[in-house]
Amino acid sequence: MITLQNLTKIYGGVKAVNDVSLTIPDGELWALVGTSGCGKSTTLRMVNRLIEPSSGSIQIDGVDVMAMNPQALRLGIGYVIQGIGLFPHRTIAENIATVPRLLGWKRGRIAERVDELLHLFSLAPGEFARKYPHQLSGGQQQRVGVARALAAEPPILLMDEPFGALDPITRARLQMEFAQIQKRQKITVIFVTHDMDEAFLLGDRIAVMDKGRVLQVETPENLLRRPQPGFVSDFIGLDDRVIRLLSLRTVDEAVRPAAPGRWREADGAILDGTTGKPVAPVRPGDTMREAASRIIWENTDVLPAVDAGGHVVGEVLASQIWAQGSR
Ligand SMILES: Nc1ncnc2c1ncn2[C@@H]1O[C@H](COP(=O)(O)OP(=O)(O)OP(=O)(O)O)[C@@H](O)[C@H]1O
Repeated sequence: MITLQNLTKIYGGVKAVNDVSLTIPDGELWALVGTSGCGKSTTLRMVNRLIEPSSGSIQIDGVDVMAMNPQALRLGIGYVIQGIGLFPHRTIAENIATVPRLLGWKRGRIAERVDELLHLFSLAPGEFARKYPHQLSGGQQQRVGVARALAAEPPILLMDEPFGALDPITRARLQMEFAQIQKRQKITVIFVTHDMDEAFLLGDRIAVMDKGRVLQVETPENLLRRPQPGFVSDFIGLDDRVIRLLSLRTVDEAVRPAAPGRWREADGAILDGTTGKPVAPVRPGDTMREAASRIIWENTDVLPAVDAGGHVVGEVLASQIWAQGSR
């Protein structure tokens, strides 16, 4: 658990971070969002003492970070920044091995861990382990940056716009890969981003900051349904709120039985049993947003639902989806 208490940082008389108090439970990912200069990075960097607070305190599992040796503290906390500073003269494998080496892990264990991480981030060890950072694309380097931060299995990760510089497709893939790892390994994460979609996708909670202060901390759903009037509402952008609400849920909970013969399977395709026309079904794990998009495109009010093997298991009504997006 990370506890920030009345945390304040003053630069030249200006409060870059102003009386911030947050308690982040183990295994959760909290997104810090807000406009440029609102104090997100400064807050993050006080946690691993890259910046010293002017007042207030930070505790990790009840221990004040000011009482810890800064080097030891940082070895226990992964840190990922945009345009990650990989060591240019070290190979990818050596980069990933940095913290385990400093912690004195045995050679074999390090090699195993590097291999495991390269696989995890879809970087074939045979191809990438011996390369140098400049031989990788930006997206690949960013993956190595995340892998390096995860190498010694830190219980805490600080991430500052880690996927900011990537194209949308690479970013979406990395976000999904990272989300799975974070949940599986129950890593506690503070994640700075100015991308609201990213915050809604990854955050267990979202803290909205403005001018050094945290204005509201909420789950994505509650933030969308009950944003504070003023800055928070403006920043979230209420025009997109229905779409975002639909993105938060999958269709699985909305699947209901279909009447016999309503849908037919033929050569891997799903046909409307009445018209005989092929229709695109919803699949397990599809978001309600994806289903809504297909419903609108097909100009229909019901879609068949299939299981992972592509067999019809029921159907999803448009009205059930609309209900998720309404107040
Ligand atoms: N070393 C410093 N000296 C003086 N002022 C600073 C320093 N570092 C940050 N600031 C100021 O503190 C405020 C908060 O900066 P911070 O980098 O935390 O914002 P941010 O929300 O992370 O912004 P961005 O999204 O642009 O990175 C800004 O007004 C910034 O100019």
